[in-house]
This record gives sequence, structure tokens and C-alpha cells, in this order.
Amino acid sequence: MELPPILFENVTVKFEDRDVLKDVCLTLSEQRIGIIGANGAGKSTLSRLINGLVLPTHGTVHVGNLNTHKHAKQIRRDVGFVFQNPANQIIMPLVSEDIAFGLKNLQISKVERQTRVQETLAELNISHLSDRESHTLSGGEQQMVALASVLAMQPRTIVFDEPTTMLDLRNRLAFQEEVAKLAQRAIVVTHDLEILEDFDRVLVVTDGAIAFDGHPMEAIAHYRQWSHA
Ligand SMILES: Nc1ncnc2c1ncn2[C@@H]1O[C@H](COP(=O)(O)OP(=O)(O)OP(=O)(O)O)[C@@H](O)[C@H]1O
Repeated sequence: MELPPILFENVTVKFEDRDVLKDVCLTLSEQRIGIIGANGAGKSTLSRLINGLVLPTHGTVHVGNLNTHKHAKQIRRDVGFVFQNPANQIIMPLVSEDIAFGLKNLQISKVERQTRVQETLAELNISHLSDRESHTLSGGEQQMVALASVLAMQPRTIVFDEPTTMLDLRNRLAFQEEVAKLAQRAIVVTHDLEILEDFDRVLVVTDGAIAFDGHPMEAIAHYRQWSHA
């Protein structure tokens, strides 16, 4: 699978006149990239820039040749986003319908939709949730369903914003295994440092800037040291 590079050029994001990200320049071409850092540092904002959920106040973000300012619709087809709060992402009454919903928007045929829904549920070991009512699921079950909905759409990049916060050990391991197997690019914002150990690259965000960018173990060491300072 060809993975288009993601390019941040001098990106500043201001909220209410405050710089939440300051002049960030990055080229993301690796397959598995982690983003770590303190609460409020700007990690979610950085991740939301990738699919145009947040637009730069200054500068540009490109996914391949597409600019998030100009081509948000095309970019959203190619960059899936798994939200921190899965309840925000679940729309339809039944789990199977919810996963099929995104596929319908992509104009995928009914037969193909049903196949993909069942395959994705099986892949994540949650086939037993297929006919459950979405609003009765536990937080962790919702998080797995939100993940299934995005995986079923097969985007080439998937951005995860704190995907393991509600998961028990078994589902956390399932998530970790799923990410390790993905042919797609995974960009994961997390406070769960262990899941990043086999990643290709980890960014440490501090106060709206990239304070460290490199190998996971070195990035985690940098972040630990910074946290103790
Ligand atoms: N829509 C918004 N309007 C105003 N301020 C915002 C908005 N979104 C984020 N912020 C602020 O921007 C800063 C960075 O937020 P962000 O969510 O990117 O941080 P984070 O590193 O993901 O934090 P956490 O680990 O706590 O989730 C915070 O101070 C936050 O309050």
C-alpha cells in the first residue's frame, strides 16, 4: 500500500488568540507514529490537523498532494479518525448498522458492506457485539466498535486519539495487535507509553512545539525526564 506523506509547513494554531501550536514543521512518512506529551500540550490539535478537523491559523498541512484547507472532503476519505470519546462517533442504533453507515457514505454495495462489517468485527474479536444496541455498550466496547467503524472504511491513514483509555487488558492487547498488523499508517496520540514501544517514530509535544522527535525509547525517556523536572 502506498502511504502518502503528511507535511506540516510552519503550522500555527491559535484558539482565542492563544498559540496552541507554534510554527510546527514536520514530514510524517513512517507507518507507525506516536504522539505523546503533557495534558494540554497540543497533541489532539496536532492530530486533528491531519484530516482537516482543525485548520492551521498560519501555514499548511498536506496529505500527499492534498491541502487540508482546500481538499478536506477527499482527505477525510483517506484519513480515518478514531475519537477519544467513542460515544461521539457512534450514530446508528445497532452496532452492525453503525459500522455499515460509514461504508454506505462511501457508496459501497450492500453485499460488500455486510461482508466488511462481519470481517472487521471478527478481526477485532467482537463479532458477539454485532446485533447489540450501540447505546447499551460499555465504554470499552464502544471504543472497539468505533475502531471497527474506521477500520472497515479502509483509509490509508488512521489517526487515533487516546484509543486505549477505556480498554481492559485484553482489548488493549487486541488494539496493539491490530495496529501492529495494519497495512495502513497509524498515528496514535496516547498517554499509554507501552503501546508505542515497537513504533517507528514518536513525537513529544511540549507547550505547542515538538520537543523531541525520534526513536520510541528515546522519546519516552525524554518525556519521563521532562515530567520529573
Ligand atoms: N476548540 C478549542 N477552543 C479553545 N481552546 C482549545 C480548543 N481546543 C483545544 N484548546 C486548548 O488548546 C490546548 C491544547 O489542547 P489539546 O487538546 O490539543 O491538548 P492535548 O495535548 O491533546 O491534551 P490532553 O492530553 O489533555 O488530551 C489546551 O489548552 C486546550 O484547552
